[in-house]
Amino acid sequence: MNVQKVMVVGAGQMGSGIAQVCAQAGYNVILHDLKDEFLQRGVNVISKNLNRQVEKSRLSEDEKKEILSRIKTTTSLEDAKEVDLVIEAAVEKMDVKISIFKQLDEMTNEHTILATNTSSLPITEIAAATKRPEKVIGMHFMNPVPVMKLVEIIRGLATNNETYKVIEDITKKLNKVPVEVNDFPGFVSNRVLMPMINEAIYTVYEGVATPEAVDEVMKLGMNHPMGPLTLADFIGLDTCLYIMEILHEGFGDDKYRPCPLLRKYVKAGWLGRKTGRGFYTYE
Ligand SMILES: CC(=O)CC(=O)SCCNC(=O)CCNC(=O)[C@H](O)C(C)(C)COP(=O)(O)OP(=O)(O)OC[C@H]1O[C@@H](n2cnc3c(N)ncnc32)[C@H](O)[C@@H]1OP(=O)(O)O
Ligand SMILES: NC(=O)C1=CN([C@@H]2O[C@H](COP(=O)(O)OP(=O)(O)OC[C@H]3O[C@@H](n4cnc5c(N)ncnc54)[C@H](OP(=O)(O)O)[C@@H]3O)[C@@H](O)[C@H]2O)C=CC1
Repeated sequence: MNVQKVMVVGAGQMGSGIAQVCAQAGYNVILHDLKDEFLQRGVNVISKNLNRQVEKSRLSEDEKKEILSRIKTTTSLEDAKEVDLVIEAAVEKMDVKISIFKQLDEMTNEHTILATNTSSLPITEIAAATKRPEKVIGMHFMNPVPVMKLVEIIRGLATNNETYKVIEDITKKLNKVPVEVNDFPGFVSNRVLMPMINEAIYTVYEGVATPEAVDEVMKLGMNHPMGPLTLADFIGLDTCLYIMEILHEGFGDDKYRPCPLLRKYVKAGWLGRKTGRGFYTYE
């Protein structure tokens, strides 16, 4: 199958990054979100990233304009009828994803592949909400999308080889490296990463150290590019909490219980960088 047009659902930090790399690779992109203001915010982030590349002389002004012209925005999911591939990057909640996939299944052409950028939710369950589970797949990008090389690819129980191959090829065209993993809660990336972040939050909660000290230990001691609490703020504390809840429920093992401090911050609306406050404050 020759994919030419892609819809990205959700214009948050992941959706805008995915739209950017798809447009840079030459695909025509429709970026969807619930409100125009979210779309505008997403396009602004993309413009800023491309401007940085122009400043570094990696892109010309004309190339930047051409990339931006390949991205259209919409608040109507029905525009998915025009595309060959949808990559969903809305919030990490099963009920939201099921509702989006049901609608997409009704609206899109028979050949259209429906991919999800979920961090941890079962692909098989999302696929079962559609009448085309063989064309549903996990395509898990890492944050920040324009920089990170990995895409975890996850087949649901019914995903067919053709769908896998198309997604693997597109990942390479986006200049990223595909790694196939099986459909278990958190896949590989978040099954390993998120308990470390949760444990770092416990060390703050239990008064073992300040967030700054925890981050310094992991940066200088383990050569991590960001400390775990800076990374949690970067990912979004709501997303971190949803992922821990999915691991906890999915494995039924208390070693995945989310730290009460993480719950408290999310309840307070301290979601990290995107709301200006998390373990740290941001302008
Ligand atoms: C939750 C999930 O489901 C899965 C996940 O995504 S988990 C999160 C995975 N991501 C990580 O672990 C990121 C860890 N952090 C890092 O790798 C680095 O800190 C970083 C790449 C984000 C920044 O790197 P740095 O060296 O500290 O900063 P800096 O020198 O400013 O940036 C390096 C490059 O990244 C680019 N960059 C940094 N942040 C960016 C962003 N938010 N968007 C786009 N580009 C960005 C910069 O422009 C720069 O590009 P060039 O080298 O081409 O000039
Ligand atoms: N943050 C990260 O580091 C990573 C996240 N992911 C996954 O990517 C997905 C998105 O995460 P992220 O970009 O960080 O989240 P954000 O909160 O930044 O963005 C989510 C966007 O989706 C919108 N949205 C919510 N519901 C719908 C809907 N029904 N239809 C269309 N758009 C909707 C949100 O609007 P509103 O603001 O109104 O809710 C928001 O603009 C999640 O599944 C997450 O687990 C994957 C890899 C890394």
